[in-house]
Amino acid sequence: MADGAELSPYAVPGERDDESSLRPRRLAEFVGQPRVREQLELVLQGASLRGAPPDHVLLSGPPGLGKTSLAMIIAVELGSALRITSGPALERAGDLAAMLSNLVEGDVLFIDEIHRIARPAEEMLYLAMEDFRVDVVVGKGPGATSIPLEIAPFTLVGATTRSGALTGPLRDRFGFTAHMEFYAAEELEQVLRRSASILGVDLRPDGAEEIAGRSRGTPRIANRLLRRVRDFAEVRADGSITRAIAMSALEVYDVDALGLDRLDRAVLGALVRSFGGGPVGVSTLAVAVGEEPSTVEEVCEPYLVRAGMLARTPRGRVATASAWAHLGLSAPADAPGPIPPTLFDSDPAHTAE
Ligand SMILES: Nc1ncnc2c1ncn2[C@@H]1O[C@H](COP(=O)(O)OP(=O)(O)OP(=O)(O)O)[C@@H](O)[C@H]1O
Ligand SMILES: [Mg+2]
Repeated sequence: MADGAELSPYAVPGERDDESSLRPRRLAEFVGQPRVREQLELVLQGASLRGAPPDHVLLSGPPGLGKTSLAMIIAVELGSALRITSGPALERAGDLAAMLSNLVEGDVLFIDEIHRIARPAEEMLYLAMEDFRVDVVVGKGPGATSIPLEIAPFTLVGATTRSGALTGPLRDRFGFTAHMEFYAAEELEQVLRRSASILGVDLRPDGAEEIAGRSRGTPRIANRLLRRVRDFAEVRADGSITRAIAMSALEVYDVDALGLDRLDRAVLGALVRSFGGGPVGVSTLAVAVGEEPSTVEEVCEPYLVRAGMLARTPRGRVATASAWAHLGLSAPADAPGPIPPTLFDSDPAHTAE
């Protein structure tokens, strides 16, 4: 794995296979997100009482929190077939028309990264979602005719990390939107215990606690760190994961006690040492750590903001008092306290420079 990829919330190449064995299969196995689980249970049970497909569902939230897992669970709970595609794969409306016309009544159509769907496909989706109909255009130019085609009643499940990038008309056609939240440490411990038992790893309670605390509220990261710590435990020790083993293993991977990696610490370090805590523009900050501004903005900052160590202000980035403290330095009197992150602060597109 590339240096520094341990804490990325995005799936790294080759990780999808590891993930599929650890995916929860039923709603009851899905850890955390109690609100989403309860809401979804009602939607699914209501539909089964009426004997009709449930409303279209939008799953919204940062990467690695379980959107794809939930989409699969919805199909399993409904006893329906799951058809999978993604926004970027639906470049031509014809691709979507083919998918839609092959649906069987009650199928679940999962469109991942639905915010990246091309405009013509999106417009086709409006009609399909509302009236279970597509208009297929035959021919070109003045002779082109549009043939309305009935499609089987289905349930669309869309997933997005950027619900703000969805157009209003598309968003409005979902009957239910699930907002996924970052996981509490105890929930991540539960995820880890479950994964350890599937992998046949001896994970001790204090080991689970240590890994959970460094996982940035994200099950994908928790599972990834568990795999790294397991390697260490098996190669350098007897295979059991205790707190001490977890700490030594994660030191090798430069993952610190709060789940910051080397680049995160470099960004905070530059902000504090070279720019007196800010404010400083993100491009200047990126040059100081030798990274692309987009890397700093999309990879480091979401978590630093959420952890209350960095604030994005109209005048630039500012280190909070906890950032100074985390680096073992005393903060100047005017360093801001933690600024409550908003739900969508993990999405760089929603924050001003
Ligand atoms: N609630 C949960 N309980 C147990 N494991 C979970 C849970 N949520 C996620 N996971 C684990 O985290 C991994 C990543 O989850 P998933 O692929 O569903 O995330 P995602 O939100 O679809 O991410 P992306 O936005 O990158 O597509 C899964 O393989 C699964 O093992
Ligand atoms: Mg996914």
